[in-house]
Amino acid sequence: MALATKRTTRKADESAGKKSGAKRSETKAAAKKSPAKKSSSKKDAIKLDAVENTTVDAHVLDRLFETVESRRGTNSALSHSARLLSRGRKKIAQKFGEEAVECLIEAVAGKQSEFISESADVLYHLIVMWVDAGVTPQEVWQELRRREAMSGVEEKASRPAQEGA
Ligand SMILES: N=c1c2ncn([C@@H]3O[C@H](COP(=O)(O)OP(=O)(O)OP(=O)(O)O)[C@@H](O)[C@H]3O)c2ncn1[C@@H]1O[C@H](COP(=O)(O)O)[C@@H](O)[C@H]1O
Repeated sequence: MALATKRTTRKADESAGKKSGAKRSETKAAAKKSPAKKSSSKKDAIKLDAVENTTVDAHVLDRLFETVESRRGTNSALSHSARLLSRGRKKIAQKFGEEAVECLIEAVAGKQSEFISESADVLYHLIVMWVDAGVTPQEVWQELRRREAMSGVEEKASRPAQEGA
């Protein structure tokens, strides 16, 4: 699966700003005030351009999993993942549910950019649930791989008949 992630949407940009992107914005703002930081700001801009113009693939999910896992037990004030993980499974599941609902609302509304942004939120919160439950991306990829051998229609037909169905 290849995802062309040119994050051009307003919501996606805001969302990025809330996370690690916030640091990038701060760096840029500081660089504007201080000529000494101009070159690092330029480097940041080049890095950002490189990200925006690169086609990324699903390995981004493996990397996100590793990042979230590495946050477990760290300072909640510095990491949203650490904070969420420290709040326990019910809270993590609740947040996932909220994000899933927001995502389906945007899907039904047909707002493409919001749907993309909410989809990213859903994937992030799903990954937090995996980390909490000790499930690895590899296990989920393997399950998807196993299913490649059979169409959904075929799989449903192969299920034992249910009472009253
Ligand atoms: N992809 C995400 C991501 N998506 C959404 N969020 C955060 O999820 C939060 C959702 O906001 P909400 O108000 O719904 O949640 P909340 O603050 O828990 O609210 P309450 O439950 O307290 O009401 C926001 O703070 C978002 O920034 C994310 N936080 C982090 N990541 C990724 O995780 C990496 C590690 O992040 P940290 O753990 O923060 O270092 C980052 O580099 C990103 O790649």
